[in-house]
Amino acid sequence: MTTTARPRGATVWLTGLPSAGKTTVAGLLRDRLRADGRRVEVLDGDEIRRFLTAGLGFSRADRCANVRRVGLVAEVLARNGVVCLVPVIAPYAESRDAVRARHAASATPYFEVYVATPVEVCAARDVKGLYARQAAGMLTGLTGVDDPYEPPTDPALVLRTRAQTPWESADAVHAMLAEHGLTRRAGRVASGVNSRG
Ligand SMILES: Nc1ncnc2c1ncn2[C@@H]1O[C@H](COP(=O)(O)OS(=O)(=O)O)[C@@H](OP(=O)(O)O)[C@H]1O
Ligand SMILES: Nc1ncnc2c1ncn2[C@@H]1O[C@H](COP(=O)(O)OP(=O)(O)O)[C@@H](O)[C@H]1O
Repeated sequence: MTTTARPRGATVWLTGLPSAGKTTVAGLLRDRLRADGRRVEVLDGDEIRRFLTAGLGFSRADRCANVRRVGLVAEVLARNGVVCLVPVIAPYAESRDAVRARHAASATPYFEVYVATPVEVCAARDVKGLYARQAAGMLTGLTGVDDPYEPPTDPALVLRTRAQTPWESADAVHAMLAEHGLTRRAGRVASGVNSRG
């Protein structure tokens, strides 16, 4: 009887400001990893907050609780062979470190990817209109504007999205995973190849 070893899973945590590009990169990477034959889940911040962490707001304590709960789910999935992509702001080093430690305790690969988009670029993108609402006095406690964001000091990868296309950013994360033997080296996101010629 032969047994097939299950490929190792991993968590890729995409941290950065609102509109930095976390969700966009996670979506492109999901498609690409699935094309490689990997099992992939995206733990989307908005959906998570509607269900798993419903009732939590944006105080420091609530954000830390949110991140720790998402981190628990990610670690369980990754430990069981899934590549888990997490586009969640996670503004505090303390809670990011707790998630890293949880993964280390089970020897589960964990990659912190800093989506390092300057706040002025994020505000110009303003995908959900949050920066405009904050400027109009309709919202307070917006990460990076009037609420803290502690940038990672030792991320596995930094994405400078101001100078990259979304596909280039996703390529960079894919290459990092390939270097660690977590997916294939060859292959590109079909839509990215087409749109870039
Ligand atoms: N005050 C404030 N600050 C930051 N973000 C806000 C806020 N209010 C609502 N939103 C929306 O909620 C999304 C962030 O949720 P997260 O779970 O990723 O945040 S956290 O890690 O718990 O800080 C975030 O999603 P992204 O824009 O995709 O980052 C926002 O759309
Ligand atoms: N290199 C890049 N990577 C990711 N997004 C980018 C990049 N360049 C431009 N963008 C744009 O920035 C916006 C990011 O939005 P989104 O992914 O929803 O951000 P977040 O999830 O961080 O709030 C999208 O409109 C996307 O097309």
